Amino acid sequence: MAGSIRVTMEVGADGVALITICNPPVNALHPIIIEGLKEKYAEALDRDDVKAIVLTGAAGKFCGGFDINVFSKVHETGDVSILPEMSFELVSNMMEDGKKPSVAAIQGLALGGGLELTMGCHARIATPEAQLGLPELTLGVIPGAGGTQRLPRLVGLPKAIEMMLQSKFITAKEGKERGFIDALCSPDELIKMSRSWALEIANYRKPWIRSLGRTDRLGSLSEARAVLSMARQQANKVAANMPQHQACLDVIEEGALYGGHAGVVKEAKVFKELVVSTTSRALVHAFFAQRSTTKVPGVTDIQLKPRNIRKVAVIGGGLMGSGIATALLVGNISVVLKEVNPQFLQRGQKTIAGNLEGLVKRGSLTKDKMSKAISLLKGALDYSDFKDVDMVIEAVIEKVPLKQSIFADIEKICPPHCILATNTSTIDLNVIGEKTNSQDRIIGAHFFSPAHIMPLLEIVRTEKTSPQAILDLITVGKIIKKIPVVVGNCTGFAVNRTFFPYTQAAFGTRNFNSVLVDLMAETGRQGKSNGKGYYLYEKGAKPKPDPNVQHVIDEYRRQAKTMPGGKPVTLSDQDILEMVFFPVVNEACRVMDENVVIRAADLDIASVLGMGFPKYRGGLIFWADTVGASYIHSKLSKWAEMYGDFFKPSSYLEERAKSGRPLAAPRTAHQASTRSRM
Ligand SMILES: C[C@@H](O)CC(=O)SCCNC(=O)CCNC(=O)[C@H](O)C(C)(C)COP(=O)(O)OP(=O)(O)OC[C@H]1O[C@@H](n2cnc3c(N)ncnc32)[C@H](O)[C@@H]1OP(=O)(O)O
Repeated sequence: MAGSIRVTMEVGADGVALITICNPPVNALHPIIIEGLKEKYAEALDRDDVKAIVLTGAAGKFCGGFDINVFSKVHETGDVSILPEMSFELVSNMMEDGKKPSVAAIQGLALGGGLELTMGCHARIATPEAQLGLPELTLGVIPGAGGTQRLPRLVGLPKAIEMMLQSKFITAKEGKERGFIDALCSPDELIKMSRSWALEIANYRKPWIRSLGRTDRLGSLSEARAVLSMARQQANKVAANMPQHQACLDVIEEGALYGGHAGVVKEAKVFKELVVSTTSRALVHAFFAQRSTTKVPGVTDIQLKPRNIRKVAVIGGGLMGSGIATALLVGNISVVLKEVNPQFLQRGQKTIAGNLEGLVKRGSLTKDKMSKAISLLKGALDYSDFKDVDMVIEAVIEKVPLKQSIFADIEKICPPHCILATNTSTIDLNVIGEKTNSQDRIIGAHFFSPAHIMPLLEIVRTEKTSPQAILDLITVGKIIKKIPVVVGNCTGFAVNRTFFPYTQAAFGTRNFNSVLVDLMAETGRQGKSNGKGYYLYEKGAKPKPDPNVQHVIDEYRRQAKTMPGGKPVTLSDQDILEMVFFPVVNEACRVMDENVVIRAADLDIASVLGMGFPKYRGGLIFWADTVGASYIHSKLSKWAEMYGDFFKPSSYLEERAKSGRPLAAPRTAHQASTRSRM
């Protein structure tokens, strides 16, 4: 491992020392790299044959920032001292204040500490599409190597705050327009131009600029205060429950008031405080959890190669089908969209066009790519175009007989390698494939609406689904920019099943029915369809709560026994949060107990991406472990006695509460062998 992590230095006849960061895949700043940079810089500054320095990254990338694994280590040990120091000794003292000029040669990406290294240099040369950013706040921390001070001095305070607080990347092309990048060139020219630029600085033919000392882009103090005040208000709105946004603004303000060096000193202190915050623990967990979902034992670790999925048929052009088709088209995959009649087909094609236009409006698709996507779409009213498809995704209404007949048909018509996928959100795949003999090719491709926007793709496998089919669908998922999570086959699969209780927790039965809706219907409250439900609906007016519905709710409360002594129970916000989410955690425990998911972290990511669970809580199970299995078990037990079995703790939860093992802890070998579903 250490062999592939190294910093190299070559001193050319021109007197330029080329220092290169090598740490595949993104040249992350592992402690070995930081130490190596210090060593090479010390040597370069000391050698008489070195006039100037160029810093770059290997394999087409500059640097993806500090090694986030080190954060995980700090979280495991609580020992902040293992964080290598780079801000003062390396960036400020050796690079920026060193007696020889440094130029950064940037391609691919320069993020976080990587971008901070470039800002310690006296000039930056880049390829136009290189991605530049300070995404530290997405990890619950702030830039920790001078970025909070140098970026505002290079691009101005408003842009710097936008880049840091929204973790917004810019291209080097935009960086040039903003004066952050000194020159753009092709990858082939990059090192040559950077060497020349560094020598020009050394010979005083180009300015030798130390970013930390610049004030020309900072504006006046009153302007800075106004910008910071606006940013604080915005941060309060979008990140009220996270500490790093306000903390970042505090540090920026310190530098605006007392100078760049004072700001760097405060930054270092705040960075270390935030690294051990609950938010950072959760966000770093989510970072790695999101990248581990596609590590599927028995599928991605058996040297299988994904097949090329060139053409996909989507059956059903409704909301889901058209969204799925849109996602595939944007991923440059040809789509045959089949519907039952010309009207429905036309409607589906129109929806797809609308989706694509929406993506262009959002700035996430260029007009050229929209045209390319549309050119890959073909409409169909029969199966004649199915003879050469590599995958079919059925996205029709949730009626079992219809799905079964479709699968029987496509099995006959499609090529034998074709993957037969369904977008069903809850129906057992074995039931859907009952009338076929292709169980190895049947798989769930459960998208979340809107399918061309929501990042989660729940891949559902039965005991018979082949590893090849799973790998192929994972690969397609990645191509269309989804986060695939592989789950087992059961009613509701992992995400919907886990969150079924979320909508039912106010009700008293385990089997998810509720008399309230029946009572509403019995008292003539059909909702919008007859103008009254919980609200009164008048044409052209905003729905208004209907005070007369109270007697229906009181009757329901009486039947649900939530009015002891004739008065409704009073619940605090915390009570409500616990009564809604603890049953969800309880169901998640059953999902893990039955091995419907490979690992708890998959359920964390699925909850965040599929159900909007806060990422800064790390996902459902990560959060539940911060609350504690024992506490959750005690509350559910109490409510089960009061309100019935809906709240009855699962055996998995009970076992973890008793043993003290975290809910996320892997199952023991014995547990795994007795309850396998995957
Ligand atoms: C000093 C201070 O300012 C603190 C900092 O610098 S904090 C770190 C700041 N940097 C980041 O937040 C960048 C995080 N990484 C990304 O945004 C993306 O990985 C990427 C844009 C760099 C590349 O994206 P992509 O091409 O999609 O590849 P993956 O995300 O799948 O990543 C590939 C593997 O590289 C691992 N990895 C990426 N970045 C880091 C990192 N900074 N430290 C450690 N490891 C990193 C990632 O986990 C993937 O590993 P795997 O084993 O292949 O899953």
